[in-house]
Amino acid sequence: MNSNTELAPAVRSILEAARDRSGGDGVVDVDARSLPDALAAAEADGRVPVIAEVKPTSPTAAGTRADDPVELARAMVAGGAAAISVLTEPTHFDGSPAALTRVREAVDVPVLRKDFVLEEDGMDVVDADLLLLIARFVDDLDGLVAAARDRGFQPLVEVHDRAELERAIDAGAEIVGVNNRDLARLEVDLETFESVAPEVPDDVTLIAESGISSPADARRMRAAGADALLVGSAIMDHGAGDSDVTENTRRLARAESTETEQI
Ligand SMILES: O=C(O)c1ccccc1NCC(=O)[C@H](O)[C@H](O)COP(=O)(O)O
Repeated sequence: MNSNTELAPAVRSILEAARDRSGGDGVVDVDARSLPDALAAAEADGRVPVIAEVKPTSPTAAGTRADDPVELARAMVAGGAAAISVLTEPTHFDGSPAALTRVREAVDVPVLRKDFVLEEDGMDVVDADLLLLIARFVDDLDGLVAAARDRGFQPLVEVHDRAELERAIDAGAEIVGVNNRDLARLEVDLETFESVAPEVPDDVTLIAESGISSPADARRMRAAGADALLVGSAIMDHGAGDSDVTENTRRLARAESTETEQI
């Protein structure tokens, strides 16, 4: 793992909290819903494959949305989300494993557990279809990818640059997310995805993460090779409080539709 001193204070605090949290009691065994199948179904239906994120708040959010996670997830699926991501990190994102369990029972699309899993026992907290592993934060990426698969999870390996992508591919990652958010300064730059995507092998499912806020951004990421878009803030619209999550999802899922206003 890279030195913590290169990270934003909020991210250092997130990692300290993650180290303090205990793992699960047993070893989970998941019968996962396929993400590639869900993305293909969205494509076949003319939708941009969007993984919509239930993200109550974050260190960079404009506010907090305390809506019921199940209602949010249902609203996202109604707006055309191909899959759902649920933040389970409690201290900086107001998430919980219990919220993920409720969401997964309520929707029939794949559900990603979005958290800061640093060790194998951190996987055994809750069932999910996909599990996020952030390349920057783990030393034994190969071991964690294998451990996630052993439990039935589809590991989504997050990278931020070409060196991390190489580690992800060497570890056998089949689903890779390129995070446009720089965890050193918490700034978002969509060029990050554009610079890493050409190096990603064709047989890898490639996800553009963070900072996608408009249909134009969605088209830009798709033109650069994204098979799917992971979107939290633009859908949750934290500052607005009661903004329409279904409509926010729909405008991104319809970004490539000919009927969509080209904004
Ligand atoms: O979102 C944050 O403020 C954040 C801060 C520190 C570490 C991670 C953070 N976000 C995690 C994510 O990866 C995003 O929730 C996800 O990619 C969606 O991003 P966005 O659409 O920009 O909300």
